[in-house]
Amino acid sequence: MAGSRKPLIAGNWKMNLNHLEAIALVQKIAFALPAKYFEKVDVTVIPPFTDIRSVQTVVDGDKLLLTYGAQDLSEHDSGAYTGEISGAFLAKLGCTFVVVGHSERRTMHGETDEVVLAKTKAALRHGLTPIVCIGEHLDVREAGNQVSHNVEQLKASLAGLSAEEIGKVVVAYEPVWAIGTGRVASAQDAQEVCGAVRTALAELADDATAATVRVLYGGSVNAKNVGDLGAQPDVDGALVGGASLKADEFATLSAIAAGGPLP
Ligand SMILES: O=C(CO)COP(=O)(O)O
Repeated sequence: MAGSRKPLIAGNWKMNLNHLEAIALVQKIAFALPAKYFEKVDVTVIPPFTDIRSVQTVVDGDKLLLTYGAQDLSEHDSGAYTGEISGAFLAKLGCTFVVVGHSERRTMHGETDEVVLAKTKAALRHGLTPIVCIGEHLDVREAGNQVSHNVEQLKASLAGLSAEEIGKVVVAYEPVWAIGTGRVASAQDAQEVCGAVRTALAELADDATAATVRVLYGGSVNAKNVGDLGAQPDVDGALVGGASLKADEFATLSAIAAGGPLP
């Protein structure tokens, strides 16, 4: 991770934990991570929509330093879109982040780069920080095309945004073959794509903007591998799935991202 960018550890809970379980997990993570860690790392939890109000109540009531966000949002702001959630609602609930274009939504819900771009714009309209996800499937990696694939996905997902808007985005590189498989990318593999992402951000915006954008790695991140991954010059933290559901492990990997000591 390079100097000026504060690492970000984001726990994507996916469709796990009800609102009561969410309160318990947030309290445990906060207890394990005293304030000193938050000077060196931003920690956020990304629970299901139905948990967010409860998480807000705990974070506000206990004045916790961790933030929270949502796993998706609508590209629209309001109206006849049954089942959709507006960025306006998420902003009102105090969300900081919203994940956009996760591979599970791209694959299972058919989200194209155009949809991801529209959702990214919706997030920015409401003052939310989009965590824009990209990543290749195994066949692309086996063909050796991971860099061009991810750069194209990034450019299409951020097309037409101003440099100022790009400066407000977080990018998450999540190789699909590493998600939930226990098969983590090597630190060199993560750096290869995250470095190419930063070069592409400089082309879309400018060098100064690209130098400030946080680029995360995601896919089977845990307390054992987060140190190596985060030591890469263009990896600024992690989007964590399974390991974010265990308070001790999530707190430990957040503390490692902060440069220690272990909690
Ligand atoms: O998809 C992920 C986070 O968004 C990664 O999930 P795992 O950490 O469970 O592999």
